[in-house]
Amino acid sequence: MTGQRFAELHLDHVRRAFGDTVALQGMDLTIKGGEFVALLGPSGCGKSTALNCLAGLLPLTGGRITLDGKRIDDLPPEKRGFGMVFQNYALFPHMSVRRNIGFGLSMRKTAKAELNRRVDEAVRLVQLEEHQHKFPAQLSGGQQQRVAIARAIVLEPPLVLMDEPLSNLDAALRLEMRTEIRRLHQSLGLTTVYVTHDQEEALALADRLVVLRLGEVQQVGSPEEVYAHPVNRYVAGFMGYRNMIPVSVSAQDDDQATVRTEDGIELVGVKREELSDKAVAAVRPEDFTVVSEAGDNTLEATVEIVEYHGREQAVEARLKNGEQLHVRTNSRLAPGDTIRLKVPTERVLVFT
Ligand SMILES: Nc1ncnc2c1ncn2[C@@H]1O[C@H](COP(=O)(O)OP(=O)(O)OP(=O)(O)O)[C@@H](O)[C@H]1O
Repeated sequence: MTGQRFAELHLDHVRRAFGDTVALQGMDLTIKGGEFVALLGPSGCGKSTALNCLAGLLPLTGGRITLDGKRIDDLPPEKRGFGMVFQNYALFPHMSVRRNIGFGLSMRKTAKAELNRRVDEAVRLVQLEEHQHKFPAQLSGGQQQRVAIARAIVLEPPLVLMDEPLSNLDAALRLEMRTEIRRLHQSLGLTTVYVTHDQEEALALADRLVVLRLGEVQQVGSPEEVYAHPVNRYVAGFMGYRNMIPVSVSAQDDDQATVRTEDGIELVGVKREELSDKAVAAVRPEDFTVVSEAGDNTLEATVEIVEYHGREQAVEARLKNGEQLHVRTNSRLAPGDTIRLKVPTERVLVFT
């Protein structure tokens, strides 16, 4: 089973407004055949709008979408023939798993033998052999979502669109299905656009991430690029830089910035943007080390809350000026402790 491969799907300044609300502000993106692309961002950033524009469920209010050079944004959804998987599985309750999966093929008047062969294969791919004669109500959420995925891939669509497909599942199932989706993508190579607000899910699944904010693309890149080199404080915040410490800038060259916290501590960090006097130093909670001595790039804080998380503790601490810090550490700490937190220069990103 493979999708009909295309070379390039191109979104050219795709815009969608609802009255005065601009949900998508001119999105440019090229998706290559076989790629797994995740659209990532918080609620309201425009990711479902982008997906629905691709599917043909929402007309554009500007721009164009082309598939190998042919314009498709004026085609209705059925003419585009993309597979869709939503968070509510939208299965037919009165049909068995097999009939649900084969429904699209029977609508296309696929010959019986061919239909059965393809349904068998899809059932096997999503590992539902034992459940294929049951009805949706007799299945768990994860199994229902497998049916929804099988129903989309059985049509061998050129593009599979997934809108938060795992968000109704519990944490353990979500992880299991995530691996399942990755496995399916690796074995079938179906071009996939996957919408999620969960950065971990996006990092784990996608070949490329598109980070959106208020309908605008902030960064496009591989998981490694976006995780290690976020382009601005917004993307950094989304990629786990929970600490955004307000600082003033004392010096900067091409690569580094020397900054001072409101407590008067000097930090040297990686300069990610041209800076004026005021900036933020972004640090991940796990990049602090608790040390005993004052020294370079070392903040002083008071521990407020300690949560035990197995191998390490999640600590909330406060700088002298009242700024809250999030720290992850395997040092044993207790509320009220005064601690010194060292962070290496390459782990401090300085943004405007
Ligand atoms: N049918 C609509 N009518 C009016 N405004 C809409 C409509 N659909 C979306 N919007 C607005 O467009 C913006 C983007 O919405 P969209 O659903 O694409 O965001 P999202 O990132 O997918 O969020 P969520 O994860 O909550 O679904 C929001 O401000 C939303 O309120």
